[in-house]
Amino acid sequence: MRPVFVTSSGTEIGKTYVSAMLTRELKARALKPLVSGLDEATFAESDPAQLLAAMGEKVTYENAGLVSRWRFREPLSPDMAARREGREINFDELLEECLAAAAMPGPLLIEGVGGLMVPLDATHMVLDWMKALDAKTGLAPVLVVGAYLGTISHTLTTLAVMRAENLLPRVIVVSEREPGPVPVEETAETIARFAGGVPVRALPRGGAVPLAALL
Ligand SMILES: Nc1ncnc2c1ncn2[C@@H]1O[C@H](COP(=O)(O)OP(=O)(O)OP(=O)(O)O)[C@@H](O)[C@H]1O
Ligand SMILES: C[C@H](N)[C@H](N)CCCCCC(=O)O
Ligand SMILES: [Mg+2]
Repeated sequence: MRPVFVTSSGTEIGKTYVSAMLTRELKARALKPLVSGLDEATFAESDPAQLLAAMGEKVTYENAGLVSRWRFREPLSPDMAARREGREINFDELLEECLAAAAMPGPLLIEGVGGLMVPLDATHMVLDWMKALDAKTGLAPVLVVGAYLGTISHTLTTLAVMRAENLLPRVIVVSEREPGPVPVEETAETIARFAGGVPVRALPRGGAVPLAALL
């Protein structure tokens, strides 16, 4: 099975929520190689914590490295967060880490960082990371978007870039972070009308939706 790569139209949208749900459904290993905004005090709510829990691993700060090899304190774009610690993300090492994980048996899920075009270093973005992995192992991209006013254009813009870069998502998941005036089902239906055949699924707040058959 191709590694699943979960990306988004932005940050704090629902990638981890969907990644944890999918990790459980696929009984997959989950990686979130790059995480920023991580500190011990709020670790329980962090991405590595949620993915450790989804894998049935002990949720401890010491175990964060099982999921996230590059961990940064500042809640910033990873290139900026790294710079604040006098570090930088080595793109080749990031690829090696993902390819080594993809070579192991069983399904693998990788969560990106922020949205599709978040910078990782001086020249690479999440998009380049996905393209490089897709060229080596093939990817099953999953695009997670929000259910807020503005999400339709954000989604279709992100989809246009993924289509142009031959990274068409297997599914677009419209994740309802909190109840609001924007109807999640109708939003998903509207996005589907303009998605050129890409399946779209509404994910209500606190809900779950099966995705394995679409990957
Ligand atoms: N469908 C949903 N139901 C309930 N809570 C949700 C849903 N989607 C997102 N959330 C919540 O919204 C918040 C942001 O979601 P999440 O952490 O998954 O975003 P993210 O895209 O992974 O962010 P980052 O870019 O920092 O990795 C979290 O508290 C998450 O639990
Ligand atoms: C800290 C946050 N939750 C993410 N981990 C990083 C999001 C980077 C977003 C960069 C940007 O698109 O402006
Ligand atoms: Mg996340």
